[in-house]
Amino acid sequence: MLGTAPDTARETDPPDEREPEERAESGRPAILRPDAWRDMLRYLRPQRRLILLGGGLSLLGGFSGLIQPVIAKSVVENLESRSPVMAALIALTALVLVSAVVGAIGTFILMRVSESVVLSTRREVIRRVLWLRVAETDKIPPGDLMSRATADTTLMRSAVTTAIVETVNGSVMLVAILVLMGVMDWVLLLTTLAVVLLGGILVATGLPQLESAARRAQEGVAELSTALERALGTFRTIKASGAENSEAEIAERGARRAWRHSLKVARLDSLVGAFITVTIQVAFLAVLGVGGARVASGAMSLGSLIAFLLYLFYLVPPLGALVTAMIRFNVVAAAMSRVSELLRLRTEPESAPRPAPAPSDRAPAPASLSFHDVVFRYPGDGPVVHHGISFEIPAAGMTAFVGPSGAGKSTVFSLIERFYEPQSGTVLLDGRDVHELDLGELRAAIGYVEQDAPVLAGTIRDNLCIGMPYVEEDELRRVVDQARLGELVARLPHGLDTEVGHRGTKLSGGERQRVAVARALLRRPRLLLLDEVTSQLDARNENALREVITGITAETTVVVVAHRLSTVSMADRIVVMDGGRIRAVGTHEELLSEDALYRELAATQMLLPVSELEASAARIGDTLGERP
Ligand SMILES: Nc1ncnc2c1ncn2[C@@H]1O[C@H](COP(=O)(O)OP(=O)(O)OP(=O)(O)O)[C@@H](O)[C@H]1O
Repeated sequence: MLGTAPDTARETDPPDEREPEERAESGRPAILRPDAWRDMLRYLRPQRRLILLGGGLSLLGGFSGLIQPVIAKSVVENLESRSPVMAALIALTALVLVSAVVGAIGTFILMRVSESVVLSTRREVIRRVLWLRVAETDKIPPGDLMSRATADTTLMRSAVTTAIVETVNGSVMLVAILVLMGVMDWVLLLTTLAVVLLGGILVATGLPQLESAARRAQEGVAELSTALERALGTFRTIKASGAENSEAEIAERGARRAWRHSLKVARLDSLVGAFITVTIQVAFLAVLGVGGARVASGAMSLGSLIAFLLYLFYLVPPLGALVTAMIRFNVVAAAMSRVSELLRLRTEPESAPRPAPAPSDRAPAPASLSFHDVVFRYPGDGPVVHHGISFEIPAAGMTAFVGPSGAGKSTVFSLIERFYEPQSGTVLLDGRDVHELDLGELRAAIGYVEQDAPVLAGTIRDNLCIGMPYVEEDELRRVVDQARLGELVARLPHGLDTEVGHRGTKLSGGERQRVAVARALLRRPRLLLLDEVTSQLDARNENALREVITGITAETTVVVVAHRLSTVSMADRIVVMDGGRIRAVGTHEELLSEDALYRELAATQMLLPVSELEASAARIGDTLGERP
């Protein structure tokens, strides 16, 4: 029985409601924006201990390197005063080794953390994507979702190593070197600072452009994967229509867009690199000029000038790291904003895996269903699909929905399954509003075969047991027989364990439909929704499936959307829909005599029973025969 559990959907409240595009282009580089840091820290917080350890070790490696010029200075001074230098040289060698080893361990730990951040983000993304509300999947195309889950999360790898740790390490090292330089000679320090600050300001102005270029490049990658997903999803149609060129053009547009913007990133990147080199060279010349004069005047020793110049070149790595970190931070911020955008999509509450029914289980009681004044339109600015529809379907028996294409028949099923929410009105299962029912239990009570009867890659067994890992063989045999799959399974080389190919391409359309029906029957549903499941069956299999449907109407309420009269006419009641309204409800005979649209549908869609078709053929023959 269905439990009542208020559906508290997992909502992800965005920390910043503005569109990421808008955030990225608010003018300030990401490294100066609190929202970008908040996003970044959210992903990094779980790894904080390892980040501290790895960052600390890298810093230690850097600091031990910093002492080297001090020892170099004493080596020079000892050489000048002809004192022994062996001890200083040994200390220098030891320091070089220690700083290299400690630095390498720190780097490895940070890389490990980066991979962990990518893994945990991907896991979060996977859980989000699979629990997305159906309505949300209309907002971002699947290819784009895939690109965010793969390419964008890959970019986030550099969040830890370059963006965060290098910012912190670079800043600490920079300050330490500047302090040491100040201790050596504050006049030279001021000279250096003046040049470096000027360079820094110029670099910072280019960063916002870099972030927006990085984001656009990622959007280009997403465009490419969306186009490929679209083409591969309809591969045979593309081939049959000779549309390879036009589809390639669409995919290439994305690739070119990614290339164009990545080039912009590369351009800015290399400009910044060259700029740092020039800045340090200018600082070197300035320090050499001012320092040379100070050595000549006796204000400082030659050893101090050499040590100062060494420190000046020591500035290059932390400065480079800081600038690279700023650049990476901007690229990562762009990727993170795309991933966060995905994580902000609304999801359904997670439900527990469904237990598989056993052969000994008693058949569940069939469910009743009713709609009351349901008004529905799909999200977006499309027209109203259901204009206040109401109908009652008692428990057990078979009900068929018929009507012209686009009348809103399949949408009825989507509302029962709660893929979408109606704007007003109620959908009741066993007299209870479906919105008050636990979503997992609601769906467990329903067997649903959607219009295209999708079959997934894998074996027939995988397809039947989707979502139910432990199914008894007897149960499988039962549904295989019921869905008239026995002959097919016997014919296949590996029986139920035969691979069916991507989207079941190794099966015929009718076989796919029967696999989908068997999958729904395996769940022993209380309500079975079949959307045009007999459309691709030959007469023999359709008859057989009709027998199955008739056979289960005692234990399951069966609702079908159908166009074939052979299926429709055996229903206990038929609901005729037109333009989002219920036009008439009745049996086949009642509707044939009372409803003009039903009569027309039956005639124009060749839904007339064979006897009537023969009669009309005879009438047409007579008419033609009467012509002169
Ligand atoms: N995801 C969607 N977003 C926006 N509009 C949609 C969506 N799905 C269907 N529609 C529109 O809703 C209307 C009803 O669609 P529905 O699939 O329910 O019709 P139907 O009666 O089942 O048609 P058919 O017999 O051709 O399958 C159509 O006009 C369709 O274009």
